[in-house]
Amino acid sequence: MLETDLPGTGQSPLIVALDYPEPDAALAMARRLDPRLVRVKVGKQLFTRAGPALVTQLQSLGFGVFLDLKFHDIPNTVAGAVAAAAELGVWMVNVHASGGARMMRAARDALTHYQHPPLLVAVTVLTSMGPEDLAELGITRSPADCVRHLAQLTATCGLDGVVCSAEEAGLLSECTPPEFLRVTPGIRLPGDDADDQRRVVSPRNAIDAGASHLVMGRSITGARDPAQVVDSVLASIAIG
Ligand SMILES: O=c1ccn([C@@H]2O[C@H](COP(=O)(O)O)[C@@H](O)[C@H]2O)c(=O)[nH]1
Repeated sequence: MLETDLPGTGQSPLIVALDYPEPDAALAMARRLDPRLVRVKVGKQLFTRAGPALVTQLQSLGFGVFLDLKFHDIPNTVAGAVAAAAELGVWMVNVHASGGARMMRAARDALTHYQHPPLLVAVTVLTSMGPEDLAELGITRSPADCVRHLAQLTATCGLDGVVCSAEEAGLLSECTPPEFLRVTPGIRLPGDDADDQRRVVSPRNAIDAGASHLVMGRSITGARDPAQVVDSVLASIAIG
């Protein structure tokens, strides 16, 4: 875990995915959370419905926002999209590594002239995908091999890190710089349903494997007391 991201420093490694169909529900959940303990993630469903205004509202509540739109397009289009995200003042934004090196470099270059650019990370292999899903696409390499390859490419392109499963977080220490971020969705508490996820890991095991950030949606937002789940997750990953 990064020194600056230790729980209690105001820079928690925990990111709560606000996957809601309407902004009111997302804001109601955000108000039950403490921006000193978590950041929030706005993804495709919520952003398509509520747009930049909702991001601004979450920022007004004190939250750092991960804009999880996973841009995947030609370099010029993606560069414009990440620049728009930078102008929204988000904390983190992402692209798909499979968009290729030219696309990732264009995204990185688009952020260079911002004083406080968002962190830029690239999605490697979605945590909802297992080997059989890759095989359907004609990809015979394992998820771990694909993640390793795409993470190395991402690091070469000068991005801040990747989105991967915590199953692969450990192997990236061999092939990426030490400060390279490993943002890991597919986090489940013991006993939780995996739902549509295929590569799932518990919070403690994810941190032990080298995850820098944990993305948790349904395990927190579906709980009767989301703030209590946040507290227990942070306690479970505390150092010492
Ligand atoms: O590979 C990926 C990339 C992004 N996600 C996103 O993370 C959350 C996970 O939600 P859960 O409810 O904890 O499963 C969700 O917003 C996804 O869009 C991911 O799961 N995997």
